[in-house]
Amino acid sequence: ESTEDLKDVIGNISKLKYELQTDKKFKLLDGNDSDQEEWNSFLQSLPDTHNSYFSAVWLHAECYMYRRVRAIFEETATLRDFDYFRKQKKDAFMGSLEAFIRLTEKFNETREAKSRMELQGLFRQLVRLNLWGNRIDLSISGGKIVSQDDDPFAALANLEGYILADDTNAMWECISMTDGNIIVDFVCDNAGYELFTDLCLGDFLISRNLAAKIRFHVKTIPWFVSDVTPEDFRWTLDALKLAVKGTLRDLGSRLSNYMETGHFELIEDEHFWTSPYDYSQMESVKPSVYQSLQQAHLVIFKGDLNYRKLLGDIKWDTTETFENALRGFRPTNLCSLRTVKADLVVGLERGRAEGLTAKDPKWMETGDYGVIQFAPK
Ligand SMILES: O=P(O)(O)OC[C@H]1O[C@](O)(CO)[C@@H](O)[C@@H]1O
Ligand SMILES: [Mn+2]
Repeated sequence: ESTEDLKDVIGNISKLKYELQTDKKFKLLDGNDSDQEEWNSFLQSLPDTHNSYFSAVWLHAECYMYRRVRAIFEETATLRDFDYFRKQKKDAFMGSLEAFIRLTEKFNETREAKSRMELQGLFRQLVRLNLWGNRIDLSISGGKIVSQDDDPFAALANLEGYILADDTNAMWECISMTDGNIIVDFVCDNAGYELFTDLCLGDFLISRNLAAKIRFHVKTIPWFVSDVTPEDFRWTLDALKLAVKGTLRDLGSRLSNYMETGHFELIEDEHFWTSPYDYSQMESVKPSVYQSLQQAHLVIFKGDLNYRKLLGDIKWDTTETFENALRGFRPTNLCSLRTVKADLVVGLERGRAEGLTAKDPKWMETGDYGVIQFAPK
């Protein structure tokens, strides 16, 4: 049965490719997914001048493509719930095991650190590891497996010059000035190494009593190749628990335990994260998501796509402030940890972007540079 389904899938993907390449008007979706109506009302609201792959806002065009692929699988009898990117995500996870071990061992050595200064230093390192974890995504490499296979710590010092905006201190103040009875949200991006660094940062905040709960918001459907789905999240915790190396098994058990005690929570059925809307539209389009983020003391938006949604995929002047570029989106304190893979960025010093362009005109597409940006409530 699946063989027949696969033939249909291949045929439908060819049709979709043809529609996109020949710049046909976006089609309405059919099928039974619960976000279909929302998507269709969005597509109907697009003006004719921005309603095809090459004429639409890039954010809309890309999201539409991934949503159409989902619809093709959803139509089948046997492949409805098949994650067509799962194998690549698992392979990328396996390829990063050495880095996971090094990271875990290094942080196990710091268990004794207690002073505010020591904790701040660890936080700083974890935020950097987390930022660079975003370098590794499978959409930018066209699905080719890229894993973190070297020593992530050794790389940190050399990467300092690639951080174009650094609000780590403001993030630390935001978290450490509380009594620790706070919720911190991750709006997750990629599975594999990046998710591992999210989990480590979450573990640090819980185990050092800096936060009472960490919530992970993930995608409901396969998205931009490597983005985390609920299955990826669960699989990751299980794979860590079953790892050959004892240090990883201990970490896996601790993280799974957080799920049981409610210190970690997976928010898994929110379609807004795979909608085409930018975040300034969240409060009016999906107030329940906005209200949910308001419960958190800090929301950490991971990665490039989330950054584009924060900024409305607008080509801002690169010296515009991060706060202004959010255009009123401020459910709570928020920050972005993002490597630059798309041609928009704000919060840079005057002349910085020009200098980088002179060195490499494609610097915004490589993921080599990163920003750590914070906006208070
Ligand atoms: O996983 P991330 O950091 O959101 O990156 C995804 C990015 O990859 C691309 O699909 C290709 O570079 C961008 O359009 C998108 O913003
Ligand atoms: Mn991604």
